[in-house]
Amino acid sequence: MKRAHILVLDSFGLGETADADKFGDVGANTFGHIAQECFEGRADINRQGPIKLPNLTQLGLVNAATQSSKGKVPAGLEQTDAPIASHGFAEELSSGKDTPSGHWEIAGVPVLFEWGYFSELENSFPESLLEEFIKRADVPGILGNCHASGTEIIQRLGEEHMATGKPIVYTSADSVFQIACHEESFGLERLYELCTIARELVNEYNIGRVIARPFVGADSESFERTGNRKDLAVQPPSKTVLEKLTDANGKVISIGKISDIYAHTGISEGHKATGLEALFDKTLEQIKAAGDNTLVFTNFVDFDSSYGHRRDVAGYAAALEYFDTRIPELLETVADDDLVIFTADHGCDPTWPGSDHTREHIPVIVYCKNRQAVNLGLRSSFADIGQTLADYFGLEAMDYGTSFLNEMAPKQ
Ligand SMILES: O=P(O)(O)O[C@H]1O[C@H](CO)[C@@H](O)[C@H]1O
Ligand SMILES: [Mn+2]
Ligand SMILES: [Mn+2]
Repeated sequence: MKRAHILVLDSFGLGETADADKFGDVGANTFGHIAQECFEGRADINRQGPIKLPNLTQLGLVNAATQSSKGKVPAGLEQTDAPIASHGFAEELSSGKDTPSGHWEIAGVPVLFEWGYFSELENSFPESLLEEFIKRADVPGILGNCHASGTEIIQRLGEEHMATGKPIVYTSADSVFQIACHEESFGLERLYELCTIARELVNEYNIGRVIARPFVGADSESFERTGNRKDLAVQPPSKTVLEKLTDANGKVISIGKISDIYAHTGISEGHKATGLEALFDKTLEQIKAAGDNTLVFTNFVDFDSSYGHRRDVAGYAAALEYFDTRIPELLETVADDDLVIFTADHGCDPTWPGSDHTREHIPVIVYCKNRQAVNLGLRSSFADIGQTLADYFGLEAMDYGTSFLNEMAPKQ
């Protein structure tokens, strides 16, 4: 039986890439800086002391992170002499450090073109675009029109939005047009309608995603975003390994944001869940149910949206520690020939200035009970994962990436 499972810890970077200077990210290290802050006792909110990740360590994460950080062992952790998974780290070929680029490259399709960006910090959107949007959406105007952190902007403008019915529109360093509206006073379906209109309008600007950011709460003190976020992405530029697998009558089971990120191409079934615990539960449930030729693919968005962008080191550390506690169940659940891949899509160093992503290596940790655990070293593209999956499932090779399946020889 051939099955693979990918767990994307969204934004879990392992240190600067060789091209980090082009992004202003020299020195960024999501994992390294979290471990350092924990070690120095500066991340003791709802958790304590040095970060504890026994299961990820046993898989080989610390070994990979050390190589990825020029030999610096993450503070308070130790490498293991006998990792039970193949472990390495990868740099990105894609031009951007955004979620679709990272995910598509993982699936064998790097984004070699430049996305469009709304790069002005204030008055970010062209007037003609906003005029057309206001007209077609039939709203009394918009609020925002700037770069912002999504939680900060609803706190600042949420009450005015509720009083006026004007949607909050904002962007970031990513190629995004984001719309925040109150789920009840404005309405969730109405917000999705606005996003569909915006999706059509931003195509000419080559924007990767329009994102609905619904929230609830009575006032700026209590506003909170909900799990009904929806990403409207453009389609990947060529066939991903997901599409090749579904074309070959295999199955791709999406959990969380995965189906949205791939614009619903190459997806057989989508399952939503909110929060790390529910996402993990759903992943285990779907692995138990998965048949032959199936890929179960989960995005754990909370690392990025609740902790990375929020620059919440203690929250990120606690989330990693929680994730770590669930690994034994996962390893008990998978079959002996299954590939279990732990990876990420970019960095989002919670100690870094601003609130945007950071250009970093991603972990490539691959567990297979029946195969050798080897050092995979530095991989020159995230696409090595997609190419390995194509190899494993016996699909036509991808245009990018090098399979590492033969490096993980079957155990005798
Ligand atoms: O600050 P929030 O709304 O979480 O936005 C973040 O999420 C968006 C999509 O990943 C990016 O634009 C990033 O800035
Ligand atoms: Mn991401
Ligand atoms: Mn993000």
